[in-house]
Amino acid sequence: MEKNTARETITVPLGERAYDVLIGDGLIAEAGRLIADRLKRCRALVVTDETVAALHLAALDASLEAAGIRAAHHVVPAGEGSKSIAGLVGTVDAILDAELERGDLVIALGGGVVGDLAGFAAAVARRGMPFVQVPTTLLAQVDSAVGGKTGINTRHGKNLVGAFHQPSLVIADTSVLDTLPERHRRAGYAEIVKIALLGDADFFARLERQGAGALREGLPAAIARAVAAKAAVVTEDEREAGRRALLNLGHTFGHAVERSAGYDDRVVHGEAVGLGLALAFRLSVALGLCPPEDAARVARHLQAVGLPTRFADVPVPLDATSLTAAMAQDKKVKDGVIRFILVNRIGDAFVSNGVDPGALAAFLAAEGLAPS
Ligand SMILES: NC(=O)c1ccc[n+]([C@@H]2O[C@H](COP(=O)([O-])OP(=O)(O)OC[C@H]3O[C@@H](n4cnc5c(N)ncnc54)[C@H](O)[C@@H]3O)[C@@H](O)[C@H]2O)c1
Ligand SMILES: O=C(O)C(=O)C[C@@H](O)[C@H](O)[C@H](O)COP(=O)(O)O
Ligand SMILES: [Zn+2]
Repeated sequence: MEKNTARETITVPLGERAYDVLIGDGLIAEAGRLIADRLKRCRALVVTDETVAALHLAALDASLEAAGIRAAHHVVPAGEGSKSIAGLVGTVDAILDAELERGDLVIALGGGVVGDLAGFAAAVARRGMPFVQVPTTLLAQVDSAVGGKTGINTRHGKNLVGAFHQPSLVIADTSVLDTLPERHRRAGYAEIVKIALLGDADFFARLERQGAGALREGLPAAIARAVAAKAAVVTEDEREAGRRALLNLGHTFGHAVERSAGYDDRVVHGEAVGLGLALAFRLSVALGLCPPEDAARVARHLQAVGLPTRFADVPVPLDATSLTAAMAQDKKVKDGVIRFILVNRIGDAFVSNGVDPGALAAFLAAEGLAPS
């Protein structure tokens, strides 16, 4: 990624739960001091995964130690499988084994999986402990580390058990993205495209002009813009009573595809979201809501950066019956009706009250999915 000498601070102004998101190159080396100065804590448990531990844990440890913070570690296997009941029990046990008190810190060093898991463990251990997000994937830096959604998956669906628990501080060191595999860079980029598509047509037009370059040269500016946009939505509607549901654009389809894959790595979250974005736009076209040119622009840009846009692009056998059953577990379902986030145009999304089941079945058939 292009080196970024600038530092950004974006505040999420949630009253007594307000916190800063610090973005910039090299911040992990300063994490200990930042945490000690701002949060005045001296004991912590760092939760991370095996891949991130090998790459970035030593730097965080050194910085915590230099600031006088004593830290134990809990290292989970990399991948979505760790966001499970067993993963939660293991993480809560690690907090208690480390004899952390309620005022001590949980630090999540990793991608969205580690952040969601460690954040949920922090929300429930000793009925709620402070936690710090140190996101190491693009997806976590632009999306999951901000906003306080924490949780795990169950066999019924994605994120079905969880809590809203805001971090006390987010430290996004953009230099750690240098070690991130291309596949996960693309996956994280899908959430940047999402935030642009749901409410900022100019932002999407800018990404579109950059084409595949948006994943590299354009990234530092896009990270800060995406975080600021998400922070604004979360500030307005912390617990998803209304507008925050727009952040679910592409996710009703996306989560159902991840569920159908059994949360294995044939499809990762950001890829499922990329596919879901293309589908949400085409569904909106099929319902007569959105101009077809907008759906075509979205699909073209997603393809340009290597994200899936058709069911056939993901190596998971899918059928309309099980996909619809998985979508019926979505947390936005109300009175038994699946509520999609739909669009009037690029930059103008809304929460639908429901899509007629016949129209949905016809759409899935047109997209190549037959009933089982
Ligand atoms: N809470 C929220 O608001 C929110 C928002 C979006 C997504 N999510 C959740 O986030 C999860 C996906 O997050 P993700 O895409 O970060 O996946 P992830 O946490 O599984 O990380 C992806 C892979 O990258 C590796 N990795 C992480 N940082 C690295 C680095 N710097 N260098 C090299 N490898 C690195 C990890 O070990 C893992 O193998 C999903 O569970 C999704 O549901 C939550
Ligand atoms: O922060 C939010 O709100 C989001 O919806 C962000 C999504 O990108 C993220 O994948 C989130 O975990 C989905 O939440 P869920 O409530 O649909 O499980
Ligand atoms: Zn997401």
